[in-house]
Amino acid sequence: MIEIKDLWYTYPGRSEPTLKGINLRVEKGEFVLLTGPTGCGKSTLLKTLNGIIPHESGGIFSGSVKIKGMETTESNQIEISKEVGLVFQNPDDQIFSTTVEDEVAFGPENLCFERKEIDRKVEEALKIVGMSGHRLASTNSLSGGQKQRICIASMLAMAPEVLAMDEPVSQMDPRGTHEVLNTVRELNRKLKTTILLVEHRLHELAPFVDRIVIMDEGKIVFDQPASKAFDHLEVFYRLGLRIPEPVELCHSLGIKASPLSVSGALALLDTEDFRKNINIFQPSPNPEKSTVVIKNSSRKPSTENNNSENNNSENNNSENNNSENNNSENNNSENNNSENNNSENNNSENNNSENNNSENNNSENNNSENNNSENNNSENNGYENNDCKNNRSSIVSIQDLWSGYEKNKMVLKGINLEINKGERVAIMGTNGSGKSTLLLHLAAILKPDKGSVKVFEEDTRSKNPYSFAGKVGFVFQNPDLMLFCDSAEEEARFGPVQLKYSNIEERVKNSLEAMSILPFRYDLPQALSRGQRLRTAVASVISINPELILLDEPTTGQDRMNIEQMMDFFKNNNSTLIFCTHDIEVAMSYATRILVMNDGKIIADGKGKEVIKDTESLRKASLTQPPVVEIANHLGINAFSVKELVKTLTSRSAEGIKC
Ligand SMILES: Nc1ncnc2c1ncn2[C@@H]1O[C@H](COP(=O)(O)OP(=O)(O)OP(=O)(O)O)[C@@H](O)[C@H]1O
Ligand SMILES: Nc1ncnc2c1ncn2[C@@H]1O[C@H](COP(=O)(O)OP(=O)(O)OP(=O)(O)O)[C@@H](O)[C@H]1O
Repeated sequence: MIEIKDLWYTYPGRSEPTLKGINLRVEKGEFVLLTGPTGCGKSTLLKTLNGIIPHESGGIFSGSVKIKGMETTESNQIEISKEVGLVFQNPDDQIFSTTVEDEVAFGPENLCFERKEIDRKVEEALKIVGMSGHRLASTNSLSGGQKQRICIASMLAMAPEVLAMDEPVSQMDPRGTHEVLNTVRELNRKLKTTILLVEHRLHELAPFVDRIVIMDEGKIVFDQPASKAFDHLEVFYRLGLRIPEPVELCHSLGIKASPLSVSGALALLDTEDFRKNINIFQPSPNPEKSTVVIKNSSRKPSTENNNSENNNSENNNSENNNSENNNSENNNSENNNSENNNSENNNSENNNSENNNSENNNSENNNSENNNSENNNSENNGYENNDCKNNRSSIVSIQDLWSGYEKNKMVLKGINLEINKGERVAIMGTNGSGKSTLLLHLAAILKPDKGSVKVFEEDTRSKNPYSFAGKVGFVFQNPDLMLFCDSAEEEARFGPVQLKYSNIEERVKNSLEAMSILPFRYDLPQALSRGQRLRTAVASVISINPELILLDEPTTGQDRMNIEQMMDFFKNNNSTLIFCTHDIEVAMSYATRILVMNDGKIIADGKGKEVIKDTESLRKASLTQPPVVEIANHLGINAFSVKELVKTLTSRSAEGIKC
């Protein structure tokens, strides 16, 4: 279906080629996942499939791209697009109709189907992506994830033979992602649709695909069936790519297999061979009834063991504080002790570099007070303990907030929320549940219909977004809405210049460096990959060093290395962070608190380790537990990361053997 031979491509204005001798063959009916570090050329390769490159892009193109034998350079785009449906990386680049119905009907109309048939196709496609109820909605009124669903529906309605999808589910909630991928997989099987899908969330997508292809620096460097791909973990580690937790767990335990699912991992853990070696537990389908059997040990299972596990994990923390701070696995909220230490260190460093800035000095003084109070209460880490909470300065205070975009159609329905200085709060929940809307209120971009929002003790109703310039930084879900300068470095310079800060060049350099954008500092932002553009937008905010940072899905479209680098930066930074995410693993690793939203309400609020156990709220909010937590539950073990689970299992094993 797809045959690419020795493909080289250089964008206009670039001296270096982006694609460097690509050879790839995809058979009819194959479902291929294409992944690789941000900026390696994945989107560029997809754009050659439907002829956007070189027909619209210009640039220097050589080699051959054939779809069903049709050479794309020799065919016109209308012909090619009958065969290849492309789901764009940025839904705003794809959607152009004013209503959902028109958008999805556009393809079938152009293929000249009968009216009745078009209606049926639109209905069917909207049903698949869970958007039937939005058929008559305006496309402008959709949330980010809802827009992605519409983009997928538009392509499904045309039923092309080749489907090229560029991060089609990056902004979708986990359950939506699962449901849509299941259906896409069914169609792929039933209709023999050939699918080439680009995604960084390969840990979630791997179970759906036949084959995994990895690119690096414009070349294909890896190509394996999905069932075997993770036998070569070194490649994934080297390129900073994510790995399914069941695979990581089994490899860490020395099991030579790469299960892609929880059930696959449990089956392996339940084998005679493995139990003979570790011999510590009996997996049970019901976590409540799980028993832990320690060889030759008189220690009793059930609750006692759970306690001992808690003890273990606390011990782990103290170990982690010393040696493993750089490892994201250990970044659970119990590590906050070490985090606080880190951030204090940073504060003192910052004090040195930013003495000239009176605003920052104020906030830093507050921090040091704050840190003192945190130190006095090292166990509670702040937000959970009411005494401590009262001692800390409140940054956000929301009382009974009701808000909507249209009259009589409330999106936020009675939000009450207090956020204190220094917290890192993740907001999670179903697409369209109101997460972005809530963030827009915190930046005073939206105003309450009822109730009140106070930021830094100021009622947002009497403020405009500029009132908080320098104190509140906001990165939109779509970074393209905030990039308007001629280079990445100009983007990072803009804020500090406007705010007349000192040490501007140092701020620019540090922020670009922190987001790995320094090598592209002179590039036009529009000539960067999406991951690079998003990090440029983040750099343009952190160069201001605001006290409150609001990030709307900052890790979408980033590889593992960049996610860790970005989130480690915020972890070690003294600002208060509120970020929306659909990535439960990121939230668990980096947030001190998780809010779960559904239908405009906060339905759960607590430490990651508490929220993750509230399966009813997770279900309502279309969230799922991370695979490692599911596996631990089945084993009756209290663990929240691969490292914690491995440590518990192996320390028990050692104990069992010793006994
Ligand atoms: N329009 C353009 N003009 C010039 N260079 C570009 C353009 N678009 C992309 N590039 C460059 O080509 C390289 C590959 O970009 P591409 O978008 O294909 O990467 P990607 O692998 O899809 O990244 P991501 O995972 O971040 O989406 C990047 O270094 C980028 O700077
Ligand atoms: N400009 C707008 N006009 C009208 N309705 C809107 C507008 N923006 C958002 N909405 C509606 O408000 C609801 C909440 O949208 P919001 O973007 O806050 O959701 P979200 O939880 O951030 O979703 P996602 O996870 O998809 O980003 C959605 O039903 C959406 O359709």
